[in-house]
Amino acid sequence: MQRLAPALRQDNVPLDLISLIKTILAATKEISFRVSQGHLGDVMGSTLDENIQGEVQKNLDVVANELFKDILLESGFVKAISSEEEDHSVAGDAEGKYIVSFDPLDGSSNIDINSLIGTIFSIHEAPKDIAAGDDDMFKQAGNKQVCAGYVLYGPSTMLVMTTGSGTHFYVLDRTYGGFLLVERNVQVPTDTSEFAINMSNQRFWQAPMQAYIDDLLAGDTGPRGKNFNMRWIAAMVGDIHRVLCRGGIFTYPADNKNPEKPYKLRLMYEANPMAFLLEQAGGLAMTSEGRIMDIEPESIHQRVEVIMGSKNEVEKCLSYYA
Ligand SMILES: O=P(O)(O)OC[C@H]1O[C@](O)(COP(=O)(O)O)[C@@H](O)[C@@H]1O
Ligand SMILES: [Mg+2]
Ligand SMILES: [Mg+2]
Repeated sequence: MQRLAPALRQDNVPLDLISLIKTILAATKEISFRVSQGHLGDVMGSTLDENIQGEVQKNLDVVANELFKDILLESGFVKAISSEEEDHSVAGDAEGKYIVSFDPLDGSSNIDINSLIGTIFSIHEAPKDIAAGDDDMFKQAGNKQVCAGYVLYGPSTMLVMTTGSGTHFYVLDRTYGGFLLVERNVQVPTDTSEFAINMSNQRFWQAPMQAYIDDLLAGDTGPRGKNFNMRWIAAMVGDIHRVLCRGGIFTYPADNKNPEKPYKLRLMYEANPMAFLLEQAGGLAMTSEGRIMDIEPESIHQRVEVIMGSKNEVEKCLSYYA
């Protein structure tokens, strides 16, 4: 099995980007170790603090964020970082060629139940004309990402990553200490009979999503003429990983549960990197109004509607909004 760096060189990834990716992965190996230690790793439970999103921070959210922040800012490759757990972007090396947005720990509610969690990251080139530490540096559309990926801390620790030449799967080999390529050019099946949505929000969705899900639930007695299965891991990394492995539609639609917060997922470090991975694997990643990666961001913690996964099913869902 091929090691990570030669696999990236084969895709003509620049050497300094390979070095940055290896830096990111060094932090994820440490997180993976701590996660595997569970209660022994001093990462269970909650802090007394809230992040800028008004969510209570778990101990592991904070530990993972500090690990990432320190290793990236000290690397010399990074002009600034932006994290779910930081109010604003944080300046790194003025000469750094890249900027990194990340969700240090996705699926926080799964930490204390020993269930699926992960880290999501997105890399852009650093604009030369904006000073490090200015959030404006991050206001770049997802279609300008040079790399996106996630590390899933599951029964095995997996890296799923794209640099624009397909989406590839890697597994952390603990005996060698690095990631090995296990599947090149993953393809999301075009059709599916599986959907992922938080059904408890059903009464808060807009009419088109209500109608679409009603038709899925009607199964072979309804207009779709076939039965659908539902899965919800409550961690986007886990749900998107399943979609990449065997297809499906994953959606976090607009809802009016809290009129000030119509969307749940964050554009810069959740929706955009997953969109890049899915599109590189032949899937679609949309809002009800257009392509996620074409959105020009207005702020670093911006939230967005998400409808992504198997191409034909995403298109079917969008037809209800037409
Ligand atoms: O099940 P819920 O509470 O609707 O939300 C689940 C969603 O929230 C998230 O966990 C948000 O991520 P964080 O854990 O990084 O805050 C997504 O990964 C997931 O899809
Ligand atoms: Mg998240
Ligand atoms: Mg998080």
